[in-house]
Amino acid sequence: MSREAVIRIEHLSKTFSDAAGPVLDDVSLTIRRGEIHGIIGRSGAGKSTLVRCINLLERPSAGRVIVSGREITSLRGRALRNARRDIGMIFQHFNVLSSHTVAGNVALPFKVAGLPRAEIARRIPPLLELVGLAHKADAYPSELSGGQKQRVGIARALALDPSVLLCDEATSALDPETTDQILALLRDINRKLGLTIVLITHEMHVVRDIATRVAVLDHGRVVEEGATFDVLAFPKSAVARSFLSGLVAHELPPPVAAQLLPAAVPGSDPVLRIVFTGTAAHDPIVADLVSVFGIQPNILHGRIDYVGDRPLGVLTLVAGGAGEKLPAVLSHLSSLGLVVEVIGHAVRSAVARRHSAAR
Ligand SMILES: Nc1ncnc2c1ncn2[C@@H]1O[C@H](COP(=O)(O)OP(=O)(O)OP(=O)(O)O)[C@@H](O)[C@H]1O
Repeated sequence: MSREAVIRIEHLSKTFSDAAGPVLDDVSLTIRRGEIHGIIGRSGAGKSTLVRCINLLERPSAGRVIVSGREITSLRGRALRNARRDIGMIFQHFNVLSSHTVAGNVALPFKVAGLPRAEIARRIPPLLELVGLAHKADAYPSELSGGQKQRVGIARALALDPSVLLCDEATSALDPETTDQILALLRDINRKLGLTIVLITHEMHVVRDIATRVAVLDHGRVVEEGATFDVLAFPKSAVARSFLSGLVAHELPPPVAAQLLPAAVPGSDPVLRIVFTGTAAHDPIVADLVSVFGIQPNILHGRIDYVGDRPLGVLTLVAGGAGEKLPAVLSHLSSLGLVVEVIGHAVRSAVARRHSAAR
């Protein structure tokens, strides 16, 4: 049974008065309870605008946003402010107040909500504990590292116990090690509190490392959406494939791609792209090609990575000497659970030809 929707975005569009066309164009997306949902896209794709439309920091031009069953696009004034308490948000540049201590920053949402002073004092320590800042309660932001400032941002965003945490490029200003620590914290909070997290980023590895689902935004439209592993392993759109190329070897480097022929010619061999998932990533498939089929594989490009704890690899190779054995080779690879495709043909090198002739 699928989980309950926490956020439903329905036919959302946004046009700024000074922009040529829509920045968001008929976006529909459902985010379910407990998910970490990534939204990726190039700079200018509309990611920030989309996430700001979820809590109405930006008012959409058309469409509806429903959060925890409440249509927030129909709310204004106090009703909207109350609804926003259910949606925490953290930002790329942390937005912490330099004039307030760590505890003072975390106290702000409680003060706005009108909680008594004693109650605020009681609520702050567990939040600082949660984000690993118990020892910094009295420090000022100028005494904190970027990662620590973001921890303050997270504690403040979680103060009023929201159902959803929106993260707008939350790790983009951090170095790789601190990014990993903040991602680990977000994953931990997601698991401990069951908090639904929406994270927008242009950093693909962020999505690979913690998102359970991902949507790809391009020119204000969702061009692809699905489980992170499936989108990374089998991207359907050209934009997703090219956007993912730094992470998964779907696309050949241009000099290699330039050598591919669209059809077989005398002396050419088929070029196979093989996608490994799950246990097949551990099978000795290249050795099989040699020993079972007498193929001379020439690896053109490849990479094996992990999405969460599942291996994902893409390998492109020339199946040297495949000839009439090609259908048997393809069916053998498919039987191992690999997804294999002939993506072109390559002319054998003189050395390979000599080697093949000698067999
Ligand atoms: N307040 C605004 N007024 C006018 N145009 C805006 C406004 N905010 C965003 N835009 C435009 O909307 C488009 C999408 O911007 P947005 O910040 O949502 O994209 P993004 O995918 O988050 O990009 P980045 O990763 O660079 O932040 C851009 O062309 C931007 O110039």
